[in-house]
Amino acid sequence: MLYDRLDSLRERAQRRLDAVHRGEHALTHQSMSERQSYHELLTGRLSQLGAVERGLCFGRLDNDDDTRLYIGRIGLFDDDYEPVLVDWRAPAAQAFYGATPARRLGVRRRRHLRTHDRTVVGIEDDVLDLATLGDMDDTERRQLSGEAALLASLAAGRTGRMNEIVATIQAEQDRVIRSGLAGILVVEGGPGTGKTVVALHRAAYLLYTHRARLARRGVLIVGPNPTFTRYIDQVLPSLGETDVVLATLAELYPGVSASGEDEPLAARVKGDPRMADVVAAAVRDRQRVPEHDLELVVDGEPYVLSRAVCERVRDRARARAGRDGELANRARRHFVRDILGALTRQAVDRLGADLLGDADVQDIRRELAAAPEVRAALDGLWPELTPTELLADLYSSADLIASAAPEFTAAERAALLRPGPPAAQRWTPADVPLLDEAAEHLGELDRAVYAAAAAERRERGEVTEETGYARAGVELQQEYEEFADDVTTTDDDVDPLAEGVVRRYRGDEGGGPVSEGALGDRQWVYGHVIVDEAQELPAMAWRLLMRRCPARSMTLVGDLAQASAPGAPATWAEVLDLWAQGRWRRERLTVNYRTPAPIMALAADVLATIDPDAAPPGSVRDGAEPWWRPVEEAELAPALSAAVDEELAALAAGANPSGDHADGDHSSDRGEPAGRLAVIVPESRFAGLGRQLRAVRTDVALGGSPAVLDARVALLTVAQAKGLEFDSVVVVDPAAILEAVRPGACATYDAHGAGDLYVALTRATRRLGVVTTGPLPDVLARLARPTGPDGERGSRRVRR
Ligand SMILES: Nc1ncnc2c1ncn2[C@@H]1O[C@H](COP(=O)(O)OP(=O)(O)OP(=O)(O)O)[C@@H](O)[C@H]1O
Repeated sequence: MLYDRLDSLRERAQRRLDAVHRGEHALTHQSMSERQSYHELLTGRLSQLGAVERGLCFGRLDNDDDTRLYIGRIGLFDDDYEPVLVDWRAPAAQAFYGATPARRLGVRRRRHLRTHDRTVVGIEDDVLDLATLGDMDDTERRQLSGEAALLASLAAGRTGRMNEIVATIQAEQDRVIRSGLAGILVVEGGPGTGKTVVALHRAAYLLYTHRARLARRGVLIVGPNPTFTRYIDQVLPSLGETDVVLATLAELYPGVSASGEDEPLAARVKGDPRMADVVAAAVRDRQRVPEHDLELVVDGEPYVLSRAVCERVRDRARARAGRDGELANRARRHFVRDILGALTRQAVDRLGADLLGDADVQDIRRELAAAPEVRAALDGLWPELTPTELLADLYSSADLIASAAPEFTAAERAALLRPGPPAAQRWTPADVPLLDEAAEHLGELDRAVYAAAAAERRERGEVTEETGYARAGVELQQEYEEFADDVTTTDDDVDPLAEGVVRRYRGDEGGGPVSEGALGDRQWVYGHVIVDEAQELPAMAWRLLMRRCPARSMTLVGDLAQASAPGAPATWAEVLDLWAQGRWRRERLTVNYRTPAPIMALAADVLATIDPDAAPPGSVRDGAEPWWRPVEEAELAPALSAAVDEELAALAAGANPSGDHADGDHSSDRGEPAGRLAVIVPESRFAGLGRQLRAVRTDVALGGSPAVLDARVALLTVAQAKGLEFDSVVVVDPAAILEAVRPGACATYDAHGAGDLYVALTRATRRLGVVTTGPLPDVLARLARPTGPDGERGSRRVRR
């Protein structure tokens, strides 16, 4: 019945789209742009209806009042507008995730439905009202298994892409997903607790619940690297949501692709909060006063700009800019006007003021303004600068750095210096917040100025004449449609439609829906911002993100123990008290859905060195003991390749490959698809091992390449593996990962080696191996202990 309903909705949307294409239903004055807006609305609707095909309905609630609700990926109504399927995000669906025997929320029985294509292939019941148990027959009792749906979903082989989890969201996760929109929500939790997947479902929930507010401004999701962005990019479309912008920090300054890499010290310095003052000083330093009087010759005539005049004119321009809130590039015109005034006066004095009329004076002024010598002098004293020019100039000059950063140590200043022509500049992710900061002082140029003004207008919520006109048109059209057909547009659709119409009136086709326009507009203000791996972001990045969301409606997801970036904060309060004191709250996820218990026990030993008070999350799953294999340095690549083969075979067969270090046979894994494997290596070994492995095997993709998520075997650094998961993981040379001092790093800056190792050890969903070329680090001593007859190492286990 539900699929029939879905089919008929699809047919109807398709019919209406065809009608729009044919120009039917057109009002007399319907413009092409209105039609285009309908085209967008209906294609969006069709893709939403297409996205919910798999597992359309996955739950049922039997309530105390004998009502029965089906829960699914979308809400559906019958012809009498009675709900036949409740959207998982609707308030009525909350009991599906939140009800327990102790707190039943009016639910007697919760049923999980598993479907294959359009057929129900399994059901599992949670009987919450225990009194009902007595009335059940044997068949019904056998279906009782609260966690079966979850475990079935966790046991599935990894595909290289994150999947949605609507059917199996757990109660603590549901609390996070449905938490209110206002303020900053920090979601903490150990590895594999679902922070990422929960944040994505929260985005879908917020877009559903606050559609009017969020669809227009959009939701920004910031991830740690492009691979991660690709890893998660299917989740929201599969939930029918597309008004979301997925980006890395490196993509948040329009027009700059920040693909370079910084040495750890440089990254740390660039992320330091003092850089805000450095950028401000760098802008001011470019508004110069010459050391001596400046002599110019224009058309053979001498002119003098005295130091005192330059200083007075500059200070006056600055004061005026300060008063009017103008940025440097805009305030420059005051400076230019007064300097030209001073030069014009000199010419007029020389020619004799009595002999010249106003028009003559204006001519002189114009000629002076056009003279290359004058322009060069003005550019030297107060140049018009783009943020990229400002930063490139700063990095290329030890003098400019010294002047802007007098409080930095010599090593810190040297870390910023990048000699060579600015053209060779490759922007790094750490530069992006600095460019944004510079734009805050300099102001935008050209196209960007327009975009900024447009953003400001939108921010003030001004309904311009054009928007008003468009809105009226859309409403009229809507009324007509409702009259002519059934209701599909809602009030919430009107504003985005009207905006679409306005954009096209203006010829601003580039704008498009939120997801296209927002990233190209530095001053776009998002309705909600979600930051994943938030523990990695330094102070300067937070400044940028807070600018993108002045309302401070944000979800920050992270685990401080997994921090590895130089300059990462030590506590959430360190970041958030600065920006949203009293307006941020915390939720903690405690159950690990990824890493099997024996692997988590090993990782917990590392966690104890990072934070002795931290409790590792309990694992839902059990699995093979991790293995360790010492090899000779010269044999590393072939030994690794052999271990990879053994692991792939073990994934396929469910056996443990590691000879002496093997634990028992885990035949429960037998017969499953082979799955995917990652080799995680210290940065210093990445290039070398990458070359060697690729020389002997064709199934390896290297971190950073687009193929890495689809390959059977991925070779990754820890930074590249962050946030991802694989069926099997082999960690190479953990001592070097722990050591933390990377080439060029300054010893005073700890690069969080233990955090890196913790991340590396917790990427596996089924199996973990460790290969060393030297002694095993003490913190991994558990690996050297013999396994007992039961295949376990007998010491502390971390279980749910
Ligand atoms: N309720 C659930 N039902 C099914 N699968 C789940 C559930 N919660 C989490 N998972 C799965 O557990 C795995 C780990 O989730 P996720 O990557 O979101 O964790 P994380 O906390 O972000 O981890 P890390 O901090 O290590 O990056 C994913 O495969 C996710 O789909």
